[in-house]
Amino acid sequence: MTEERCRLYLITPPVLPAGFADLLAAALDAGDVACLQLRLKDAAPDDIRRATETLMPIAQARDVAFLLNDDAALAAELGCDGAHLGQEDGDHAAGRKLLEGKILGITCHASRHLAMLAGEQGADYVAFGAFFPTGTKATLHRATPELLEWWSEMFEIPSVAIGGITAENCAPLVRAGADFLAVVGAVWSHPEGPAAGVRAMNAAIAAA
Ligand SMILES: Cc1ncc(COP(=O)(O)OP(=O)(O)O)c(N)n1
Ligand SMILES: Cc1ncsc1CCOP(=O)(O)O
Ligand SMILES: [Mg+2]
Repeated sequence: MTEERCRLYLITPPVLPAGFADLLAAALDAGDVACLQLRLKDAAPDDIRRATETLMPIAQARDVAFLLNDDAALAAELGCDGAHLGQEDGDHAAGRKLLEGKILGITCHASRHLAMLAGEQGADYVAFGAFFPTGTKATLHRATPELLEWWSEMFEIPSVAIGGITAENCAPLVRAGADFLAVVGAVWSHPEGPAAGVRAMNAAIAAA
């Protein structure tokens, strides 16, 4: 996931609506998306297995990496391209071993210390946030563009910015050196639909 230009990192809605596979295909066909994270906080492992079976081929057929949230073991079992682990999602070193050769992303909130630890544990990217208020998740930490600037000057490991990011507010994050912008609402709740959401995010990143 080493990239020169900032790219879009798409996360699924918390609950998948009926017909989601078609919506996803249309969204991914609308523009540049680097990866898709399946994030179903309230789903049972078997539901996640079924969703992965349906959605992973749609992403991978478009050269979009498919990451699973929260569970490195399940990601490895299902042959995902990687996993995203938070600070409460188990042992990161064990996750790294399970996902040898795959992508491991780690939530670092607004902490330089957590990000450096994540780097030492072999994270492929560090995720900072929340940058803006968001209704998608209750958040305790507020990150700033200065953190992204500091990280990108000091380290090669890519950064992901997350939390309330939209086409309207993302420019300072891109300019500060974020490698990826992770979004839920900006795409899935876009008034003209998810494909328009992807196009709007791509245009805003390019214009930043
Ligand atoms: C890209 C990315 N960044 C941060 C998170 C948040 O992970 P976590 O802190 O474990 O919170 P939950 O997503 O599990 O509610 C993420 N999922 N993706
Ligand atoms: C999963 C997560 N982690 C920190 S903020 C957030 C929610 C991101 O969703 P949105 O892009 O709708 O704010
Ligand atoms: Mg988590």
